[in-house]
Amino acid sequence: MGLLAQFPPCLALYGAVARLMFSLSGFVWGCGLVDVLLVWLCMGLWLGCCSPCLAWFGTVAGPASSLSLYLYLLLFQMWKQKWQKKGEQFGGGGKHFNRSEDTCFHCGRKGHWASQCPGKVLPVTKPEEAEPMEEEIMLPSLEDVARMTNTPMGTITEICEGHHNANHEVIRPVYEPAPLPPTMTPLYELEPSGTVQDTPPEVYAALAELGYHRFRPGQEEAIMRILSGLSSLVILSTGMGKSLCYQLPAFMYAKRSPCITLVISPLVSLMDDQVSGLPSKLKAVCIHSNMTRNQREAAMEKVKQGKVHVLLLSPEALVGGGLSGSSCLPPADQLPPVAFACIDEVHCVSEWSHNFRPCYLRLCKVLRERLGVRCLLGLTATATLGTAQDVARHLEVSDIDKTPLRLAAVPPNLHLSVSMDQDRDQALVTLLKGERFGCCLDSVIIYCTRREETQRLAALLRTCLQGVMVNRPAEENVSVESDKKKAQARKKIRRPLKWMADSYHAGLSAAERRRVQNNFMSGQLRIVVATVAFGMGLDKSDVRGIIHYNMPKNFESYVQEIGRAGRDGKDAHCHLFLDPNSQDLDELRRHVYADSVDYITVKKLVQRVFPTCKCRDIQNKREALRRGCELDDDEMLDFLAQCDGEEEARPPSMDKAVERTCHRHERVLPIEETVQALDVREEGIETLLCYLELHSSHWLELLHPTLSVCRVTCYSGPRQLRGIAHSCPPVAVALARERLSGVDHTHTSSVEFNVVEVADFMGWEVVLVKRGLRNLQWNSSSSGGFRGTGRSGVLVEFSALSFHFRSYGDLTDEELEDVCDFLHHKVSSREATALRQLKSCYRVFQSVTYRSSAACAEQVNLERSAQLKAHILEYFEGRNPLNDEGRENAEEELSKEKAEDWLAQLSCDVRLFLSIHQDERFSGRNLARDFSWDRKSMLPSTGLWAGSALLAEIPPLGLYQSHADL
Ligand SMILES: Nc1ncnc2c1ncn2[C@@H]1O[C@H](COP(=O)(O)OP(=O)(O)OP(=O)(O)O)[C@@H](O)[C@H]1O
Repeated sequence: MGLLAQFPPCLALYGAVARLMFSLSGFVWGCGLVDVLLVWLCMGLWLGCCSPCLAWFGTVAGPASSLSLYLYLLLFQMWKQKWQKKGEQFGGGGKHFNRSEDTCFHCGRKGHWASQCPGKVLPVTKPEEAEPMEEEIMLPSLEDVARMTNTPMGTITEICEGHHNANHEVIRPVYEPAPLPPTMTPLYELEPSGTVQDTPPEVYAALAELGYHRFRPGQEEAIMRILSGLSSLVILSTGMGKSLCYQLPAFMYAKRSPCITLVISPLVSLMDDQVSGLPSKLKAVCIHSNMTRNQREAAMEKVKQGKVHVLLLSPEALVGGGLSGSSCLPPADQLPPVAFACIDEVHCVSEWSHNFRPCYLRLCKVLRERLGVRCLLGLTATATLGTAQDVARHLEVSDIDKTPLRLAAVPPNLHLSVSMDQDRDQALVTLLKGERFGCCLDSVIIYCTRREETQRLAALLRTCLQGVMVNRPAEENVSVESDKKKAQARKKIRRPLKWMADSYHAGLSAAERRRVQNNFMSGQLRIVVATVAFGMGLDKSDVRGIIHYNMPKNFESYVQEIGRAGRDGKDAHCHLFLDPNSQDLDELRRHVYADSVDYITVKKLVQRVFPTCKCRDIQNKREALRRGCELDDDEMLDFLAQCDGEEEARPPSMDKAVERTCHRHERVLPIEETVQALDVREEGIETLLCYLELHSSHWLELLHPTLSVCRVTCYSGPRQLRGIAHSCPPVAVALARERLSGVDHTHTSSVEFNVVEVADFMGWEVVLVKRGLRNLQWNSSSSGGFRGTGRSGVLVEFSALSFHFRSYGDLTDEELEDVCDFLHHKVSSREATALRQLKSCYRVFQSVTYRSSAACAEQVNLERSAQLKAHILEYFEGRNPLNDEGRENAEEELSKEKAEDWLAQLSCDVRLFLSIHQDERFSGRNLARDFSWDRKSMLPSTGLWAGSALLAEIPPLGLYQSHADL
């Protein structure tokens, strides 16, 4: 010690180095903190003996050093755990670490971490591994289930299999419709003769309040009918002012007493613009699927408080359908009285309509039955006389002759032309550079059938029209009286290239579509090359040209599309390119076939919609039991046989008012699964279901689409599941049904079931059952949840969006056949109508076509334009435009003969096609479709090019289901 005291500086240095070495060794090898502290203590004491300065160093720097050592060690511990966890995840390591004391944040149990918590999906535990239970909770017995579901029965076996109890009484769910709001009385009474009164002065005053001086043709009659409570159909050309027909009555009704007017419009993307475009005196809100839940609720709150006059809705938002799910409206009794409902684009209501949206079919029914609306107003610009009559039937307009119908569908300021160019691209560019379209190049819409075509053409026009000077008025209000003045007033403007032409179709993102639309509306974009997705409801008054690059599928579409030009009443030009090789016609025809459904698919759907129930058996048994008191055993057997015999001898037709024993069951069809299984689009299936509902026998009642599969998962394991089964009857019934079908849930912690089926078995409302199930997540008292969190430790998830309906389960085979025939007849007649419209359209255009567009690029031939308009009018009036039925029939016969000639050849080619694609499965319909699409590459036989155009028309092909059928 004395020797060391003679060299204090060296010792201090030695002390510091030694501490550092110890710290490092502690960090690296994890040696005990105590060792390090001990050494430091000894050194500090010893240095303290040497000098006071070193004593200070020992007392201050020493603790600081040991604190940092602590931190090192903590970091090291975390690092060690991280690597241990990684090691486990990758299949190694971890075995040296003891997990038994770790506690899970998720379920609170020991032995694992939250990320590995088995509580999320607990595996089925083997009986011997089942956790020990202090107090065993058993699954509810069948009797318990019967008691819980309030069913007076000795056994629940039958209720789980059918719809009846042990007393053989059919359990019939009682569906109470929501009470309807009071019906609004009309503003004006009808004359004793049943006609409307003369227009009173306050109507003109209201017109002035909305900013108009006088009525346009058709408006006054329509408005007075609505104010007198008469349903009406208004057919006026585009831009003629149909909207005023609902705006003014809505305003006047709301002035009299608090009420709302419902306006159903198909154009979800334009609804906000429509609301902002209404006269300022009219307070309106819209509700559609593009709004957030909060926005919808805020809008609905305004409606409930009576702060708005007009509520704009999409048909899906009202009826509930497709992926939009359920209706956005609250029950009728929570709404203010509905003055009347206006349906825009009402031609969609007709099943013969060109623009088919299944929700439209059910609109009138829902408005009447769910909202108690008595007065309906339908608005459209395009409807043939046949469609108008069909729509009038839906709207219950008895005096269609007194409603404002203006079938002169094409406005006089539109100049029409058609050409049949071999090189359409070149012709299009020439046309746009020509005098006729060149001077109106500011706002042109070009319609194509295919999305890819829109992009290709937009790119082509950007290239070919590069540098083309566009005449554009410098000021909006420039006087254009004389050519000279016009020339002076116009200014040559070279716009940036990107604004020349752009494409628009439904495949673009919503933001892209909005951008194109806004650029076009603001006049910055000159040409939009679009599919039919563009333009509906577009209120741009100065569109000067419409070009159809492909033929539209019928006159209704054509008139709608050209109606977007010249809304300001000034001259506008429309040109259509007709394909000389009629490939457009083939393509459109294929679309018609693709939308159609073959008989076998209809049958498959019918089987899914009307699965057999046991109501009839039970009815028979009950009858047998009733009479059984008086019969001995043999007589009883005879009686049952007789019942069966009677069953078989039942009258086949649905029309002969069959006494039903089944009171309809609530059922679901999962949308995605059904679409896949039947290979029919969602709209197609929904349309067929609508047909069944609208049939006079009311085979079906459509309800809001719903999520039909419920999964209940208990984080605390099987015991918790058994616990909630005791307090939640739907879970008890689901477990009981599974048990009866042989699935044991004693040791599982989750169960998945069809919630609609369970609700139907119990005779409970689906909404109530779902609400009860959802509450399980929060009901911690009954299911022993996590303390303090408010959660019960039960996860309830709903999935599988499904069509939801009530249908019979006791249809006989003959009745099912009738249903199939009815549906197939509907589908086939729609197909035939679409094909007829297509052909008629093609022939009319053909009759007025030029050989080349060069003939009409500079000036339009007014005579031909008038001729085409006259044919269109004939078509809308329900007459044959070219009066060539004889020729049409002869052509049809010829094509049938040709088809028969080709049948053998086609059959051969189909075999070849199927042998190439052996690993794929085709239905008759998609085979016909794919066959036509891929005909060039797939079919080697020469001459099939022409033949394959007929392919889809050959009836037997629609019935081929497999290779064997061929
Ligand atoms: N009586 C009137 N007097 C003056 N302008 C009117 C009158 N009625 C309507 N308008 C105007 O006519 C224009 C077109 O009206 P509206 O949008 O109602 O036409 P529409 O027939 O519904 O067209 P579309 O079928 O294309 O939707 C609007 O700018 C509107 O303000």
